[in-house]
Amino acid sequence: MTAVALSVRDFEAAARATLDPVYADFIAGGARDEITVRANEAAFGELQLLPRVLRGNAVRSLDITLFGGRASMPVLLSPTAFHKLVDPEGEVATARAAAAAGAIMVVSMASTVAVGEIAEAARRACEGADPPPLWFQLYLQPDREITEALVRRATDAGCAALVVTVDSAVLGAGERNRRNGFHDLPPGLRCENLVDLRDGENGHVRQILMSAEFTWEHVDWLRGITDLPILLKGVLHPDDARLAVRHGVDGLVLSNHGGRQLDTVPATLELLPEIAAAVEGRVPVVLDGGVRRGTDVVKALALGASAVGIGRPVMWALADSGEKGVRRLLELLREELDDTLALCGASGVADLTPELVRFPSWGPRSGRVVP
Ligand SMILES: Cc1cc2nc3c(=O)[nH]c(=O)nc-3n(C[C@H](O)[C@H](O)[C@H](O)COP(=O)(O)O)c2cc1C
Ligand SMILES: CCCCCCC(=O)C(=O)O
Repeated sequence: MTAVALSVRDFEAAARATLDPVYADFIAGGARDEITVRANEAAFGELQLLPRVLRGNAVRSLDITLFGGRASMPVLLSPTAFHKLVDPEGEVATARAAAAAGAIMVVSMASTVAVGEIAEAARRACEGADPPPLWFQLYLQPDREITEALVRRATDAGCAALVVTVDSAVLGAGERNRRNGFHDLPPGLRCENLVDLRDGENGHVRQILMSAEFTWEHVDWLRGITDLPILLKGVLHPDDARLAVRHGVDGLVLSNHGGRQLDTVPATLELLPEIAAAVEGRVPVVLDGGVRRGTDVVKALALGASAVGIGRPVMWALADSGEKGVRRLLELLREELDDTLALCGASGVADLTPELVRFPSWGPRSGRVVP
């Protein structure tokens, strides 16, 4: 366990020191040459902040409201599979930490604790107060009855939104996993949301089918079977963002799966101005990929995101010191974020506008859109 974590990176270093290298590779890794993994973080480093001063912003709030649900900070826990790989309590520990911090957690369909149990743990952690919203991530399944059953499980658990991952027509080519022979959960761990969906099915990872057969018609179908807000995760092209709005989705998660699906796609931060312009404020856009600092959060919100998500940082913190680690991680990000707001002359997320950022090397010829 790390002595005192002062940054997200401290958690990564500490987790790597103790974690089975096969699992560390699973977390850190991306698809193919991992070009997009690196691009996500690098883009935040390239963008500059240009702060305002003398704004009388001694009182600041980090609160956000999404789909009527309040959260105490604009940082969500993006869906990540298999938390019990790195901590015996798995997603229960993560959910308690998220609830204590007032942060939205997106439960992965491939969680190693059932979504109902995760929701219960979050409620208990809040001791009678309202927990922050819990969302559920879904991979559409070729068998619609299985998809429906998963939606029912999430709804019964009290999830407030569905995040449908649409960037996974096939499973991303993680060469680290291939080299390490990591293809399945170890004995004793299961994808608990998949247990007993059909006679004799017991939550094997292979039950989750990635398929290239899905079309916008499946989104329409899903829209018809649930009243929950639907967000699409993994839309990168502005034309698809416009289509998503036309098909009645309630939000987008601008994500390249942390560089784990199609390699060489642009950094999500780089795409944000185009996606924000495409949806014209009609639905919220949550960005994930490479967010490691409070300054990163401010940059994304300044360019039009309503919130950001973090993936790997949560896994590192959980691996390092379980619930306590994830609590500390969220505290750190909250402190960094508040500090950045103070230094930028902002009192809340509404003050984060494009005038706060500059693109030094992203000239017109680079193809990057400057708002
Ligand atoms: C270990 C791990 C597991 C993941 N599992 C899922 C998943 O089950 N479903 C999903 O939609 N995305 C999954 N993702 C992608 C994340 O939701 C998120 O898009 C990505 O991690 C964000 O990038 P970051 O790790 O740089 O913060 C996973 C990512 C990691 C690192
Ligand atoms: C069939 C594998 C399902 C788990 C997928 C987890 C995931 O999305 C990742 O990026 O890892």
